Amino acid sequence: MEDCLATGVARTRCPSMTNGGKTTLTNSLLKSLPNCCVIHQDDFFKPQDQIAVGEDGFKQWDVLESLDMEAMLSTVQAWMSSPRKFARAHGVNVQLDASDTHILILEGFLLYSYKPLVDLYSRRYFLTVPYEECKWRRSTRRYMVPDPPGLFDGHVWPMYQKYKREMEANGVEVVYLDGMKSREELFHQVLEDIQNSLLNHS
Ligand SMILES: Nc1ncnc2c1ncn2[C@@H]1O[C@H](COP(=O)(O)OP(=O)(O)O)[C@@H](O)[C@H]1O
Ligand SMILES: O=C(O)c1ccc[n+]([C@@H]2O[C@H](COP(=O)([O-])O)[C@@H](O)[C@H]2O)c1
Repeated sequence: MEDCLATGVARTRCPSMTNGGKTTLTNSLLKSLPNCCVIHQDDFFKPQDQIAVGEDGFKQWDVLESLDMEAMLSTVQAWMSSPRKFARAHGVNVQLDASDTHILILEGFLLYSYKPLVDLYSRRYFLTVPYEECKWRRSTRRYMVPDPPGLFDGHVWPMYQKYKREMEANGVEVVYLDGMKSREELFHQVLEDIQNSLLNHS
């Protein structure tokens, strides 16, 4: 990662628990950072018929095996091999000024449990909100596959806790962000942090 930053290329991640506010934050950052691309982990869910059903009767969406992480890694590698080409192919307006900074944001709810990606990043963020807030926000969402009754308490929340415990046990260092802060406050906090990180490595 350090070598990439030294050439003005940065990667960062905006993960969190479900409904922590990562998509909202990512969308704001995308508008403000130069040559910035995003890869959403949600785009790598396997088809429904490949999702295992647990002993609890729920489809196990919130486990790493429900995601095609190899495909996600290949997409990240495509960006790494040519950020400029990747940006153009994804409709990002590449600025042809003196700065050769390119930024990739990975956005997802289970990013720190997949080893091949863990060490690739210059900044790792983790948005958290309390249980009640998370459950309430989730109840207002419509996913491609709607949540069956009881999924949040029976599967989503326990898996979130399990993966977070594992991440901490594995010593993955993250910057925790309080998802209860306003959208604006979070945006400014992270924007400043990324800009400082770019300056420190330029
Ligand atoms: N800082 C915030 N404060 C209050 N509500 C928020 C905040 N950020 C996002 N939300 C709301 O929470 C819900 C989930 O946000 P979203 O960004 O989609 O979360 P995620 O991508 O982490 O699942 C949306 O209704 C969104 O408008
Ligand atoms: O996007 C999908 O196809 C999809 C299908 C089934 C479930 N999901 C849910 O998407 C959640 C992660 O997305 P997010 O935006 O809430 O972080 C995760 O908790 C899953 O339960 C998502």
